[in-house]
Order: sequence, then structure tokens, then C-alpha cells
Amino acid sequence: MCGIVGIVGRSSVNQTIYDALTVLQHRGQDAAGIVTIDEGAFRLRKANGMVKDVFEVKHMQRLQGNSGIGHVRYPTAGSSSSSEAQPFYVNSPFGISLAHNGNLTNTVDLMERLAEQRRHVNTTSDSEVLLNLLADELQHTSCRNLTEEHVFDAVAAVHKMTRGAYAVVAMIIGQGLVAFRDPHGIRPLVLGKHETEQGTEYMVASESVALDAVGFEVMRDVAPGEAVYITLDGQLYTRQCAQDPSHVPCIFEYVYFARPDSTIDKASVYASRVNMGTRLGDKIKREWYDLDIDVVIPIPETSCDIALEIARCMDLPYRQGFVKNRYIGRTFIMPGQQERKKSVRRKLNAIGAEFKGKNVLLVDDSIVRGTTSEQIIEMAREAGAKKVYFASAAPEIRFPNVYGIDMPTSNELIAHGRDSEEIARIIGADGIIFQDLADLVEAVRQENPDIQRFETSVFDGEYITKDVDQAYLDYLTALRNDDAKANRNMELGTNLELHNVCHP
Ligand SMILES: O=P(O)(O)OC[C@H]1O[C@H](OP(=O)(O)OP(=O)(O)O)[C@H](O)[C@@H]1O
Ligand SMILES: NC(=O)CC[C@H](N)C(=O)O
Ligand SMILES: [Mg+2]
Repeated sequence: MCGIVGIVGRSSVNQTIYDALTVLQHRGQDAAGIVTIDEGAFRLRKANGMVKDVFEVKHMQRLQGNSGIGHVRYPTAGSSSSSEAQPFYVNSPFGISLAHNGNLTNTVDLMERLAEQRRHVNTTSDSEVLLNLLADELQHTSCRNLTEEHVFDAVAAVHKMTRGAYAVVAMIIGQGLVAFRDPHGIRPLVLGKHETEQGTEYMVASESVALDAVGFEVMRDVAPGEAVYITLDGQLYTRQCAQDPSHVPCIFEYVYFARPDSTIDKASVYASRVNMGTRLGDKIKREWYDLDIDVVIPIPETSCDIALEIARCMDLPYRQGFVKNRYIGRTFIMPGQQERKKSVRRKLNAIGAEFKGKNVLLVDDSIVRGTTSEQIIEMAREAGAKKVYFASAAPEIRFPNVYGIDMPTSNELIAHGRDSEEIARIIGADGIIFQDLADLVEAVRQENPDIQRFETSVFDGEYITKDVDQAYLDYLTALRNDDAKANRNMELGTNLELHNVCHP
């Protein structure tokens, strides 16, 4: 998952965008970038690394201007090379810079289409394709200045061509900032404002927490298919640009990706996780009524709220049996399995007294590759646990994700083609229990019953964009399994870092 932010302000926005990106860091740890508009030119800094490492004082000083966009990246397409860090830039028309959260499912077709238009895409990134599509549509207008109608027509045309998931923010030199969400609203996008003496400032971001952190007030979520256009002098326009929008947000945002203090599509992530705990706690009581569990222990960090609620439901003590190293990021979104594996032990350490001689129930939000659960169970046993049971607040993840979460290969998923007993045996648990999908859906719907359907393909294999067939999944497996990614990253390590040349 990536994080995006965009601001049209009344004074310098560099620090505000930086601060917002630090609060969205949990959505992408591979690369970060900011572009601002200053005196009719883009100022850009992007590179691999965490926000605090990418932007030094000298970069921040160059990022002048009252409007800009930012991105934190977790790659789901192309490579991890710094030349694929975002925002991307294209010089015509006007000069456009774009940042994207999500993943396109018809990138190959779109590339061909762009080639026919004699547009060059310099990387293997789907986001650069998206930028060129938008640019190509804006190119059709012959006016010197864009109106909101030109912008909205261009977004409508992009919607027609593009399949997959996308929340997008783009800056157009001399014109304004445009943000839009795919017609299913798979990825989140929220709009907010801040009143100043000079006038209203507007901001869009992946999560509401980014607005909270920098003192902006949340106005509303951007609707599926809707576009927001804010001119550089601060006029806000909005329009529905999709022909047949429907609201099908990604449920994994609530399970794992988003911060608990965010509200996405009017459903609090924290409250949804507590509800997941209540429902899973009830299931454990029903199905494991004869088990002798002494204590409930979360696997930090995302599962803590869920585990606390399970303990409450089951009337059992809740103990923080694992201490998290606060200087290590999320392991699941790291690029390779070797690194992910090594990081679990560097990140989490057991407190012996909480395990010795006890039957423990470990709780996690989800089990994806099983990297975390396998090692954590081993650590619990080394710390002296008698029995180790495992509960997952999400159902078994059996199908690839094609909408912005890097789970492209079913063979890398521990639950693919396996039942609970086999999974328990592999990770070394004495018993394992998963949330039912209906309960997971209701846990979030409890917070916003207007959401009729969620994007749940990783659990049930149903892809809302209808263009995902076995041939596409096979293509993705070949392209993005861990080995293929590692090879590609080595090859592209020296790729032309076209957009970074002026700010090393
Ligand atoms: O089965 P796996 O492939 O290990 O993936 C699942 C684990 O990865 C995530 O944790 P992560 O360390 O990324 O982040 P967190 O600290 O927010 O829990 C998630 O919360 C699970 O613990
Ligand atoms: N996780 C994401 O949103 C990734 C965005 C884009 N597909 C990239 O790989 O850069
Ligand atoms: Mg975790």
C-alpha cells in the first residue's frame, strides 16, 4: 500500500507535507517523495528510504511553494528502484506530477495504447502509465488554461480506460491540484480543509490521520469515481466522473493497513478492529469452550486492539508478552522474504515470565505468508509456553491481491490450498482459529452499514473489476514472485534516475 497527500495552501507546504508523510509511513517504507510548485516550476525530491532519511534540510529548503503533493511507496508493480519512486513527472501538457496508491490490472494494454500515442513511459511502473494517460487526455484541450470541466473530462476518460485500484493526486503547473478515486473506491482518499486569514487551504490524503496530524479538518471521503480539483488560487470543484460507480472499499485497510486512529469511508478503523475482536472472541468461546487458556497475548503492533477485546470477551488476562523494537518498521511490507524473516526476531522479543508454564492464546490481525506466526510461536515455546494456540482476526488468505497489496502469488500464501490443521502444523501451533469472512465484513459494517460490499478477493477469490482471470494471475506470478522481484531489482539498480538528477 502506498500513502498519498496533496495540499493547496496559502503559505509554504513543504513541512506540512513532510509531517503528513511521516504519519502515513506505515503505508510504505521503500521510498518517499515530495514535489512542490514554486514560481511556475516543480521542485522535486524523491529517493528510496523512510521519510526521515529521504528529506534532509537542503532538500526541504528547495521544496518551496504553497502547493505540493507527496508519496510513500510500497511497490506492487515495476521494481523497487529509486527511479520508480513517486511522484512521477511529465513535461507536457503544462507539466504534471502525479502520485498513486493502488495497482492497475490492465497496465500492459495501457502501455500499448500509450505507445500508439507516441508517449514514452520510462519505467515499469503502473503509476507512470496512469500519469501519461491523464496527460494524454489533458493534451486534447487546446486552451491555454484548464477549466474544471477540462480536468473532469480528462479524469472521466481515464476511468473509462483504466482497470484496477487507484487513489491519485496530481499537480498541474499553473493550474491546480486534481485528486480522484477509482470507480469502486477500492483505495481510500479523504478531503479536508484549514481556514487561515489568507483563505481556505485544502488537503487530500490516504487517511484521515494525516489531516488530524497537521491541523486540517476532515470534510469527507472522496466518493468512488469522484474527482476533486483545486485551483492554485484555492477554488474547490468536485464532480462524479465515473459512469457507474459503486462503493467496494478494500477490507484489508481495516484489518491491517490503516492506522487505528483513521476513519475510512465513515468507519473507524479502531472500532472495526475492536468489533473483529468481539466476533472472534465469541467464536473462540463457541468452538474452543473446553480449552484451558491462561492468557491472551497480542503480536504487536496491529493486533493489540483486537487481542485486548478477545481477552475481555473471554474473561482472560491480557498481557503484552512481546516487546516491539520501536525502530523497526512493518515486516509484511518489506520487499523480500529473507529480509522479512530476519526482521521478525529483530522486531519482537518475548518476556519469559508471561509464557513460562502457561497455555497462551496468541492473536494476530492476519496470517499472510506465515513469516511472523511461525517465528513467534517458536519464541513462545523457547520462552517456556506449555501450549500455544493462535487466533487470526482475518480469515484464511488464499488468493492473490491485485489492487495494491503485494501478495501477487498464491503459492507464497500459507493458507493457499491448505486447511487449518495443515496451517497449524506448519507454523507449529497446538490449535488455530480464523475469523469467518461474514463476521469480518460485519465487524466493519457495524461502523458504517451503508457499505454494501467490500473488496475481499484475498479471502474469496472474487475480483470486483471482473478483468482478473487465471491467465492474468499466472502472468502476475511469473512477474512478481519473490525471486523474480529480487532479480529485477538487481538489474534495475542502475536504471536512469531521470527525475532525481538535479537534487542528489
Ligand atoms: O504472515 P505474515 O506474512 O508474517 O504477515 C502477517 C503479519 O504481518 C503484519 O505485521 P507487520 O510486522 O507488517 O506490522 P505491524 O507491526 O503493524 O503488526 C501483520 O500484522 C501480521 O503480523
Ligand atoms: N502500494 C501501492 O499503492 C503501489 C503503487 C504503485 N503500483 C507502485 O508500485 O508504485
Ligand atoms: Mg503484525
